[in-house]
Amino acid sequence: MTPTILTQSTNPPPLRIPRRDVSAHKGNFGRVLLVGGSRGMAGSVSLSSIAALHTGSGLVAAAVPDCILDCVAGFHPAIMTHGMSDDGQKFADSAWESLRERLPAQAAVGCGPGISRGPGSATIVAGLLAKKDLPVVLDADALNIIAEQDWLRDDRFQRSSNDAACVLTPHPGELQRLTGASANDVDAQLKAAEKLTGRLGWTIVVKGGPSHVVSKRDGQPGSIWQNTTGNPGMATAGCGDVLTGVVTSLLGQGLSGSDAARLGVWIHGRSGDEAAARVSLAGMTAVHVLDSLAIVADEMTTDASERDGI
Ligand SMILES: NC(=O)C1=CN([C@@H]2O[C@H](COP(=O)(O)OP(=O)(O)OC[C@H]3O[C@@H](n4cnc5c(N)ncnc54)[C@H](OP(=O)(O)O)[C@@H]3O)[C@@H](O)[C@H]2O)[C@@H](O)CC1
Ligand SMILES: Nc1ncnc2c1ncn2[C@@H]1O[C@H](COP(=O)(O)OP(=O)(O)O)[C@@H](O)[C@H]1O
Ligand SMILES: [Mg+2]
Repeated sequence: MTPTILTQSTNPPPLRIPRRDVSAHKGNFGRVLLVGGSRGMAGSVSLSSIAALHTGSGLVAAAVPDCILDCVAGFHPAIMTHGMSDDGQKFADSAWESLRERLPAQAAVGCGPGISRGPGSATIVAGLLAKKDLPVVLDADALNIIAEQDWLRDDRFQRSSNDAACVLTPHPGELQRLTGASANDVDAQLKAAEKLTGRLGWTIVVKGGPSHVVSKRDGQPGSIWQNTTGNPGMATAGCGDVLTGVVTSLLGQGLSGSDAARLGVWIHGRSGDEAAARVSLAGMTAVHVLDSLAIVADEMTTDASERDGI
C-alpha cells in the first residue's frame, strides 16, 4: 500500500512559534547540547551547534572529544565546549560517564554529526536512547551505530506518548542501513520509516529533495508530511549537520518531535533557498545555509504571521 502523503501547497511554515516577549532572557529558549565530532570532522558538530544558536536557542554547548575541543571552540565565540575523554581520534569508552552528568541541565540533545563509530560512541548513543525523559535528535554515525548494533531487533528503545521525543534524521543511505529500504526508492523509504515510527514512537525525517517527516501523532501511526522548501544546492557537505542543530534547537524550545521536525525541515530548506538566492546553487555551502538561517529564523514566529496577514 502506498503511504498517504500530506502535501503542503503554499509556502508558510507548517506551524509557528510565539514571538519573543520584550522581557525575554536566554533561559526562555532552551539550553541544548550537541554531541559529536572526531579528529578530521570537527566542522560537523560545529555546524550543528551554530545552527542551534541561529534557530534561537538561548544557550548552546558542544560535547566533543578532548582532542578537537580547541578547534570546535574556535568556530564561534558564543558556543560553550565540554571536552570528553578520547582515544586520540574519537570518544573513549569513559566519555559517557562525564557526558551523563551534564544531561539533567539540557532541554534537548543532538548527537551524531562527525561522531565516528567505536565503543565510546556506541555507549553514548545507547545511553541517550535509554534516557527517555530527554528529547533527543540522532543523526549520521549515531544512526549507523543503531544499525550496526542491531538495536531495532526489539522494542527496548521504544518511546511512549508520555516520553520525551526521539527524532532521527537519516539521509537515504543511512535509512537503508537502518531498515534495508533501498536508498533509490522513496516510497520504500517512507513505508519503512512509517513502520519504525509506529513500532517505536520515534519521529523520522526522511531527508532528500524533498524531505518528508514521518511521525506518530496523537498516538496514531502513519502521518507523512512533505516539505516544500529547499533546493539541490543543499546537496553539499554539512547541510545535514545544520539540520541536526535546527531540530535540536526547536525541541529545546519545547516543540514536540513531530512539530520540531516539520518546522525544522521547513526553516532549514527556507535558509537553503535564501542561500541559493544570495550565492548560487553550485557555489553555496553549508556555511551559507547557516548564515541564511540567522536571516530567515523569524519567519518561524507569529511575528511573521502578522506580517504575512495569515
Ligand atoms: N565538515 C565535516 O566535519 C563534515 C562531516 N560530515 C560527517 O561525515 C560523516 C559521514 O557522513 P556521510 O553522509 O558523508 O557518509 P555516509 O554515512 O557513508 O553516507 C554516504 C553513503 O550513503 C549513500 N547515499 C545514498 N543516498 C544518499 C543521499 N541522498 N545522500 C547522502 N548519501 C546517500 C552514499 O551513496 P553514493 O554516494 O555512493 O551514491 C554513500 O554510500 C557523518 O558523521 C557526517 O556528520 C559530513 O556531514 C560532511 C561535513
Ligand atoms: N536535492 C536536494 N533538494 C533539497 N534538499 C536537499 C537536496 N539534497 C540534499 N538536501 C538536503 O541537505 C541535507 C543533506 O544531509 P546529509 O546528507 O546528512 O548531509 P551531511 O551529512 O553532509 O551534513 C538534507 O537535509 C537534505 O534534505
Ligand atoms: Mg549527514
